Amino acid sequence: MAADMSVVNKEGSPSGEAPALSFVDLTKSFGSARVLRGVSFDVMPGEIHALLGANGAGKSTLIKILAGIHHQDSGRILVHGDELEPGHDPGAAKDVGIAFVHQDLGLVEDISVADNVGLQIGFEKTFGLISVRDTSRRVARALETVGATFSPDRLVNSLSRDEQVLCALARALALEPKIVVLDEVSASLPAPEMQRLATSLRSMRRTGVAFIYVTHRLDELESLVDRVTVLRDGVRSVTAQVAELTHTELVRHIVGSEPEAVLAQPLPQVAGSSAADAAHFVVDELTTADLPMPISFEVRAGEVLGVCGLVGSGTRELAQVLAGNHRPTGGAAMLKGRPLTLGRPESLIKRRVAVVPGDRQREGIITGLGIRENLLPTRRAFGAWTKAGFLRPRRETAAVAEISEVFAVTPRDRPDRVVSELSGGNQQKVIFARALADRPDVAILEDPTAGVDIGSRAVLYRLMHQAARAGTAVVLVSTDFEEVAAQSHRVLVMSHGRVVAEFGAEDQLNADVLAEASYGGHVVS
Ligand SMILES: Nc1ncnc2c1ncn2[C@@H]1O[C@H](COP(=O)(O)OP(=O)(O)OP(=O)(O)O)[C@@H](O)[C@H]1O
Repeated sequence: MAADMSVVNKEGSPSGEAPALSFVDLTKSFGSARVLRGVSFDVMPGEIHALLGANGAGKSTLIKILAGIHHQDSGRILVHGDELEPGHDPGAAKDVGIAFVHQDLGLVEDISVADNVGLQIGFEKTFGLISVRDTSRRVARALETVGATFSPDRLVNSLSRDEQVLCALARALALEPKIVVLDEVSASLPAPEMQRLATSLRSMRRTGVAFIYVTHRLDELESLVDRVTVLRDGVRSVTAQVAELTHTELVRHIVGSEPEAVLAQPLPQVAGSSAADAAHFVVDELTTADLPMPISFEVRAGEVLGVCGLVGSGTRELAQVLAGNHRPTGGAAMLKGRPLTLGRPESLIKRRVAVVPGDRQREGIITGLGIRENLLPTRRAFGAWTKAGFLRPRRETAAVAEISEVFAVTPRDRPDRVVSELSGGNQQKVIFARALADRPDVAILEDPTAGVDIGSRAVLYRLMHQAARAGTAVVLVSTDFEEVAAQSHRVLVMSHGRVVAEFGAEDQLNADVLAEASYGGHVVS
């Protein structure tokens, strides 16, 4: 096991200087829940420091205290040796050179990319007047730093989630901060884009910027980060050089138990075998305004079909039309031989098509309501209605607890807990439960495990395969190439709005193969 490198021992820091940031004995409770319990660690200048931990471990709470959104109960935060006054507001964090990209991005959606960045950095002026050209140039430079290729004039609400992440990151970097906190920015970025981003982060590191990088994707750590700190149940479990921890040790620190059970499990066989199973869900020459080239494929009952590609490859647009959010301009989708009415989500629900949307905040959870209301569609599966159509409240409460248990949602025993008070990963598990608890005929899952910790992810994959075995045709559209490679029976790779490669059970699938194909090198005739 690696030595603890925190606070007392700063050897191995890239510069040997004093810490850029120190957390000293930080504590925080929400009501009776003790969320942070005496957390201390340092982040050095020029270091990329990963903050890891299971869903609900306290990572976002720590970051929100640093940002001045929450206030610690006790403990101190030092920035380049100077104490940030406890109870500081968000302006104070910005003033000492800390920039944030939170999970919810915080972009203003109905203005342009340039205006979003401009609002943050202040607009360039010529003779006292705002210079659109100079502002655009500065914004374009910031976008280039993060590897984004879209125009600064685009409205933020016209960008895909992935592009919005890049926009938010560019906005943070444009402030030329000393410390940058990235809270799960990679959750919806495909591996190749993540690598481009990693290259920019590493080059910024040389300028002495310190990064805190919150992630659940352990595969990106080795090539990106210098040290890791793991929180478990609000306590720091370890701080160490990433190179000194094996994958197994890291997982053990995160989940707090033997990791074997959560590591890769063999993929179950495709369940269905009859001709009817084979033609269960058929997409035939489908086109939309965003996907003008026809797309066709079939998914058997019992099969998990993975779909992946780079940002802008069309995977997100495909998921959107299959989820019922866009009207097709041509072609059709059929379920068990009958056409589906795409463009009308309510009609898909009636046909037992379930969706995990890619953008949890905008399309997934209903933030003002409790876990119970967010799980409403699963009432039928757990017998919360009588045959005569009356609700059985006690049965419903038990059902919510049962679903929370099965889908590893924390808390399990508080069905009316407002979902916005759940950690991000637990919100995602609620959405996953809503989609799959009722055993749909088709499940369209877009980045279904984004933000879910490695232990819970294993549970969700098992439940996904259980649903498939019971006859669900699963379309797994994901930016996590490891996930697609490990969990799919068959994979379609998209590039420039069309399917460019198909891999089956006979192919040796791994994330590198999918990344290579997603550059378009493997064209299906
Ligand atoms: N505003 C709040 N009110 C009450 N409880 C909260 C609030 N915010 C967070 N919590 C609780 O604090 C605990 C830690 O949540 P936090 O969001 O910090 O976890 P996390 O490590 O970031 O998880 P994830 O990986 O899922 O994002 C959770 O149990 C959560 O329910």
